[in-house]
Amino acid sequence: MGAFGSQAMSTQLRRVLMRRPGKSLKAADPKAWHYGPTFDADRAIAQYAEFARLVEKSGTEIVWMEDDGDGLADSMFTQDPSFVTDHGAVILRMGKKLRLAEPALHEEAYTRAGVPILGRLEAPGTVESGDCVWVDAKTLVIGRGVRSNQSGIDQVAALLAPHGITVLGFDLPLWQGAEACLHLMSVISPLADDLALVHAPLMPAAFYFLLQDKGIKLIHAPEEEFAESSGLNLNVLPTSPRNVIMVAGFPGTKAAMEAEGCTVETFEADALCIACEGGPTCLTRPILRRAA
Ligand SMILES: NC(=O)NCCC[C@H](N)C(=O)O
Repeated sequence: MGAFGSQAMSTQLRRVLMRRPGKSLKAADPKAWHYGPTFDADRAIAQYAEFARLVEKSGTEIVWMEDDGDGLADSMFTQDPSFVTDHGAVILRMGKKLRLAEPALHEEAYTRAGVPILGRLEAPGTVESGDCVWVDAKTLVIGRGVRSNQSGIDQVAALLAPHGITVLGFDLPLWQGAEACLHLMSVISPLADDLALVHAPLMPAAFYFLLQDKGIKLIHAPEEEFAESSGLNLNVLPTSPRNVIMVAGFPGTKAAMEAEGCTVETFEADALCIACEGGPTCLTRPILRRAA
C-alpha cells in the first residue's frame, strides 16, 4: 500500500497527485472553458513545468497523471475531484459539468498508487475539493456555492462521521456568477496551523468567526491585488508550515506573508493560473501531508 493521509492544510507535503497539461489544454476552446484573455496553452504548459519543478524541489513525490488528449482541459487542477483522508480517498462529483469525468481518473490513479478508496459521491450530490478546508484534523469545512451542494456535503459527512470527523457547510456568495470559479479556497490559503491568508469580504461570516475562535491569525491580502488577479494572488500552496509557492507579480501579498515569517517562492503564471482560474493549490491534490 502507498503512503497516504492528509487531514491538514499546511503540514509538510510528502506526496501529491498532479496531471501535466498537454494535448487537451492545447485543443481547449477558451470560451467553452471560461479561460481569460491571457490564456496561451504553450506558455501555460511551460509555466506548469516550472511550478512542478518547485514542488519537486520541496522534496515532494509527485504521482503523475498525463494528458493524452481526452479533452479534459481543466484536469490539471487536481485539487478538486477528490481528497485524501487518513482512511482513504474520497472520490467526489464535480459541480462544473465539463469536469464530470475527472473523479474516475483520480480513482484509477489512486488504485495504481496503492491508495484505498473510502467512498464516492453520487448524483445529485456535488462537492469540489477546492471548497474543502480542514480547520483541524477532525473538522472539515465545505463551502456551499456554485460547485458544492447540500446533498454532496451530506454524503461527505456520512462517509467521514464513522471516523470521528465533523463536516460543517458554510454558504459562499455567487460573486462573478455561476460560470466562474469561486471556491472556498479562493478566499483562504492556510499557511500554518495558526496562520492563514484571506480575502475577508467574500468569506462566509461563520467561517471567519470559526477561524478567529481557533486562534488562527489572518493575513488580509491587499484588496487591489485580489481584484487584479481575480483572487489568484492568495491561492498559495504551503509545502510545509510557512514555506509557500505563489504566482509571481503580487508583491504586496508576498510581503504580507514574509512579514509573518513565511518563505515565499514564485513562478510566472499569467497564461496558466490567471487565465484558467486556478492557482498552485488547485494544481495539486495532496495525498500525504505528514510532519517530520
Ligand atoms: N480549486 C480551485 O480553485 N480550482 C480551480 C479550478 C479552475 C477550473 N478552470 C474550474 O473552473 O474548475
